[in-house]
Amino acid sequence: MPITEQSFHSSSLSDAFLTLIRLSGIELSAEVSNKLILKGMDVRQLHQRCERFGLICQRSLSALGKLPETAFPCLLQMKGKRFVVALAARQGELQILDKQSQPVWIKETVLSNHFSGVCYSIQKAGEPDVQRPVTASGWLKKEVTQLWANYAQVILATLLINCLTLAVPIFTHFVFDKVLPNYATETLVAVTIGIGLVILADFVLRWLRSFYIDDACRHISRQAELQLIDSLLRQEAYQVNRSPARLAQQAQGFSRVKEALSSSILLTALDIPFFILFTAVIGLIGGPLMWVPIAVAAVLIPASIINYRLTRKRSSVATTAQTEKNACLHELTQGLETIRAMGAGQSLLSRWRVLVNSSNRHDFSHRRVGSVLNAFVISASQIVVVATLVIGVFLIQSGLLAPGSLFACIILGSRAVAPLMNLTQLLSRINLSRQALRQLEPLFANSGVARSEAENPETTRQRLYHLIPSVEFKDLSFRYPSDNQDTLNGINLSISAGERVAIVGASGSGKTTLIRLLSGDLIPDSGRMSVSGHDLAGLNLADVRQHLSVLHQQPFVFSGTVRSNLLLGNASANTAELDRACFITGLDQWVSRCRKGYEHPIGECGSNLSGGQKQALCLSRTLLHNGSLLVLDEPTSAMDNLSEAQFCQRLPDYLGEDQTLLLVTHRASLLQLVDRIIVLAHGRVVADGARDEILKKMQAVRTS
Ligand SMILES: Nc1ncnc2c1ncn2[C@@H]1O[C@H](COP(=O)(O)OP(=O)(O)OP(=O)(O)O)[C@@H](O)[C@H]1O
Repeated sequence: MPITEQSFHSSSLSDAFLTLIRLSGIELSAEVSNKLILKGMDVRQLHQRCERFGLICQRSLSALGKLPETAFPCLLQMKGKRFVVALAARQGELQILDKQSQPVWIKETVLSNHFSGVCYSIQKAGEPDVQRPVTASGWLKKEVTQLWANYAQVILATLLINCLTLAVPIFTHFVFDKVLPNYATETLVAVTIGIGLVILADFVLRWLRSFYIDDACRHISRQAELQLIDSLLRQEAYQVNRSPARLAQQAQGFSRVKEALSSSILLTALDIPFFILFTAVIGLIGGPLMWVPIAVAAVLIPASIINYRLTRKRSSVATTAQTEKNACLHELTQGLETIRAMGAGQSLLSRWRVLVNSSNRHDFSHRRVGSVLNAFVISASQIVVVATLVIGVFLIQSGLLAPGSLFACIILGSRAVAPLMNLTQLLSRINLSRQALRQLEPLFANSGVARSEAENPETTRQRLYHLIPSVEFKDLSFRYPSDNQDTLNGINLSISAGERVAIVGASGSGKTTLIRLLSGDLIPDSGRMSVSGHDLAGLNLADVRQHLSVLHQQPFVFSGTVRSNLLLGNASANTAELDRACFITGLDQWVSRCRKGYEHPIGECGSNLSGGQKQALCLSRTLLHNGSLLVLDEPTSAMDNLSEAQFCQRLPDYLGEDQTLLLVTHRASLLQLVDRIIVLAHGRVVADGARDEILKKMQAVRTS
């Protein structure tokens, strides 16, 4: 019976879940609620999404009258994917929310016909989100385990389908040996109706089976895409930049894993054990004929395993070769102008040729092994038919077998070896997926617990609603994993709120690394960093970033419009605020020349902007973010002298009195913006003091 609005009010999962969060006394910011609750979300996502945002979702199975008091408030799952918010229970009645979100008492009997027997309650997790899977295989296992109900149904359907498959050979056997000799037409009609029903049931079961598998795949695929972006966002930025080609390959890995769980491959795996069933039935009907599929299996199974072992190593080398090719292609496209300018086309071409040859060699040697076995696999099915027929003829001659039984054995024999014929393909897919999972491991490992916990706005890390822009570095050291010496070594610095400080030093002295550490993009190896008097390691990074405006050395512009790029700094900024920020950086002059003004379109990675325009746009975006701690890494390196002079003149008026400025620069002209200079050399602080004093010392060093 459909749920009628007259009897009680039910709503979609997302709406009901939002109400439940409110009723459970859990306060979430609008931003977190938007991320947590997705329109059209599925109950299977509920547990995982809650876990991710620091909530515990309890699913329980219960009759309406047996819900404990502690279960309320809860969501009652109705038939037809609708949900009712229940607040309390009393003798034979439940208190639920009506259409106007008002509590009403309703008889249990009204609900019980529609109740699916499942209810959900939520509470805030006491512990931080440390359950995030840190291995790719762990992630996959978790996803598949959550879908156990789907897979259980698929296994059950497979069992029934394989049992029903026996019906056709038995029918053949019966018609040939019993119906045909006696011309028993009535019996034929009866068994034909029976087999018709079996075929229908088989059709329905097969359809249901692919439906459940597709459903599970769709879920895993969706989760895979989310997981990919989630992991990427938690990556160290320098890792992502180091090899975009490898990253693209890792992203492809997700689709391979998805494919491995696709219907055809999974069904092949599930059908393999039924080889034993079909062979046993051949034994029952055709006696010695059962040795034919057994003999074929005895060759096919070891051959497939040997092929798997051989290709496993080769395909891993082929993948590495492919990654190198992708990396070269990426560099080629990115550095096209430089290649032309340097006249390096020929040398790049020969590098490309070497990589293509190596990739092809590995690729083809890997395929060659597989193609020999594939040819054998096709012959195997023919061998089964021919061998069964030949041996069957002798058995019929000696009166040990009826012709109908021979037909049945041929059908059963082909059916028995069919899944084994796909074994090679199955093992090769498993191989590719294993490789893909292995490639995905760094993505998961780098997005480990520390970062995930720090970035998650709902962890128990200390919240920071107000930031005093003071910074302290104590014995801070850091080394990039690929380097063999410390990039920063024992840095001790203290910067007070409202200070204007420049960090200077030769190229490679560690200035940018210090900024990356401060903005939480890198985690120090030892020592401590404090912001606003709190250890950064214990602070919620999402909060810190609200108060921190950082301009990185490499300006990055996203496709969209000038406005959309500026608003990344502050989504609620109005046009007057945009005008003000653009005036400081000089971007206003260019914007005023654009016919569409702030709506001027921007190509991928800012491909239609000059270097100076990109920098000014990024600088304006950083100013709009208006954090109390402003960190600018080479803010004017791409600007002309006039624009730089204007920027130096205008910035002081834009800065608030308590706003701290941390400037990394090589340009002497920018030093007028600061009162203090810190000099870094080889990862250490070598001078720190008032601007004029340090400038004098630097001058003295230069002249001596
Ligand atoms: N992603 C990275 N992986 C490995 N080493 C790196 C990485 N980025 C920087 N380094 C190394 O760390 C050292 C410090 O680099 P950093 O970018 O902090 O210097 P910098 O003082 O900002 O230089 P510049 O003034 O040229 O910008 C350099 O020796 C550099 O080779």
